[in-house]
Amino acid sequence: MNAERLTLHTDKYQINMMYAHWVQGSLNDKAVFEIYFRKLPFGNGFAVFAGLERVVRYLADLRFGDEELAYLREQEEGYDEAFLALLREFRFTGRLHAVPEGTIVFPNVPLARVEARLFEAHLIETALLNFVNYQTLIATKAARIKLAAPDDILLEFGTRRAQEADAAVWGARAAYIAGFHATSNMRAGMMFGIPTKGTHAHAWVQAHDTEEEAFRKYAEALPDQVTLLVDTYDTLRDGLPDAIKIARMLERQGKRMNGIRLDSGDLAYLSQRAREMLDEEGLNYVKITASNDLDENIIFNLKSQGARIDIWGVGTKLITANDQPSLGGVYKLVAREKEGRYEPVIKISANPDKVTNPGFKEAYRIVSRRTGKAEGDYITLRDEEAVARGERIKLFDPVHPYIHKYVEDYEAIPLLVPVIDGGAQVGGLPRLDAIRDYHAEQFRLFWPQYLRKLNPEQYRVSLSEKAWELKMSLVHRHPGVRRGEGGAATEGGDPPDR
Ligand SMILES: Nc1ncnc2c1ncn2[C@@H]1O[C@H](COP(=O)(O)OP(=O)(O)OP(=O)(O)O)[C@@H](O)[C@H]1O
Ligand SMILES: O=P(O)(O)OC[C@H]1O[C@H](OP(=O)(O)OP(=O)(O)O)[C@H](O)[C@@H]1O
Ligand SMILES: O=C(O)c1cccnc1
Repeated sequence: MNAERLTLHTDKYQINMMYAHWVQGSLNDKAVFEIYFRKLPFGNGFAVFAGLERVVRYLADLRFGDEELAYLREQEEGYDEAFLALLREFRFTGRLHAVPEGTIVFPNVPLARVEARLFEAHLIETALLNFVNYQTLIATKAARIKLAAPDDILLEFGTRRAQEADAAVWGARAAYIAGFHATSNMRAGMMFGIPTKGTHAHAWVQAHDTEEEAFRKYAEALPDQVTLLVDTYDTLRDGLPDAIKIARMLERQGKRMNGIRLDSGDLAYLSQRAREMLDEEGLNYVKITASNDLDENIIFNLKSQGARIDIWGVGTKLITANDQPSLGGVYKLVAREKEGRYEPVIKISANPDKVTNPGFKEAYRIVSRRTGKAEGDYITLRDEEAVARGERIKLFDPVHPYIHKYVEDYEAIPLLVPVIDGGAQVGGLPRLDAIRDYHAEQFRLFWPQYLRKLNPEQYRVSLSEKAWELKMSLVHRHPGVRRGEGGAATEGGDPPDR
């Protein structure tokens, strides 16, 4: 079985729609889909986009080989042989625009735009959402942890608790983008060039007659990488004194012990006592690592208690996004080819948040030239020129259109950049370290009120007036879709005043 190939990593209904398009002769009609999410995770004020590298690799490798075709042949749908023969030639030939990985992103802003034959665009929905939803979620969780400990070293320790192997390695990568310094996962290190770090487990201590013997043997084996786990028996009575003996032994060899690790008990108290004991011995260079079910809230709390922790090992709660296990990113059709032109399409819903924004669109980050700070994100139809020309624009809240402001003297940064054209990559993707640096740089653009962990201010995301009017006109074209009739609703209702 070729478990590596991800072509059938899709929902069956995508294949069925492909088949129906093939039967009806509409498979080559082009369509435009957008990926976006509606609600920020963890009550955070922003999210961190990740997943693009995997999307690009996936699209480049899409093939139906013998195994996939044999499996499709077995299905109860009874797909025609001519359809299967066509799949053998299948390649992704469309266009992808996306926000660069590491970008700080907000609800309802397109993160990626796929322009492709319906035949291709359907197949890829499931995998694209799978990659982007998970990796963006973990990058966002990691960014929250980073904000709780901006000046400390952060180690990703989650593999053993991750939802299987892919989540472990791609989650480690997402955490690194958001500012973690290293991972314990060696495969993630090998695959992506993430720095790797490791201490030792309780089992190493338990496998020896005494803790001191265990520490000494470890230090003899890896004298330049010694971080000793001191809580197997009694942290302050045994673990610390034993570790101090080893630090002395290493000093006699002209070496310096890296650190100790605390993995249980009151981490504030124990780290303070450990720091005192180490400093009393002149071992102020020995760093203190802590682990044990940490997350941004516990780290923040430990810091407020005066914990003396230099390095945080964070596993389970990061890699599983413990407090919110999924991001609800969606992939929605916004335009379809009809008689050689793109026609905007909408999805109506009784829930105003679920009414889609129709049309082939662009997205910009509007940055004030006066303050250097982002004023909001601005979504336009693709043929609008006002924003590109730097004309005065109106930012208004689509749910409460009377809340608005005019902006001039701004830089409009296009958020969606070309990634794939005609099925081929446009330029190379940035290296991981460049993505991480770009991410860190992004924070400069935002006022702190959007970034705080608790009850952040809501950043403005606006539709242009044209995009808004298009949406209204499509909403009202649907029978029964008026306020008060039939239950379907849309954002606002009245046009924004000019
Ligand atoms: N001073 C502290 N303030 C707040 N939370 C803390 C503090 N010290 C430790 N914690 C956190 O409390 C949680 C539970 O710690 P608890 O004391 O139950 O673990 P433990 O029993 O010491 O560890 P283990 O079960 O691994 O032996 C962990 O998430 C840990 O990170
Ligand atoms: O706590 P996390 O954030 O997930 O970090 C990873 C944990 O993995 C190891 O524990 P281990 O597998 O030995 O389990 P235990 O310490 O919970 O008993 C390590 O000692 C950390 O406690
Ligand atoms: O290196 C460590 O200390 C480590 C790695 C993975 C999980 N827990 C701890």
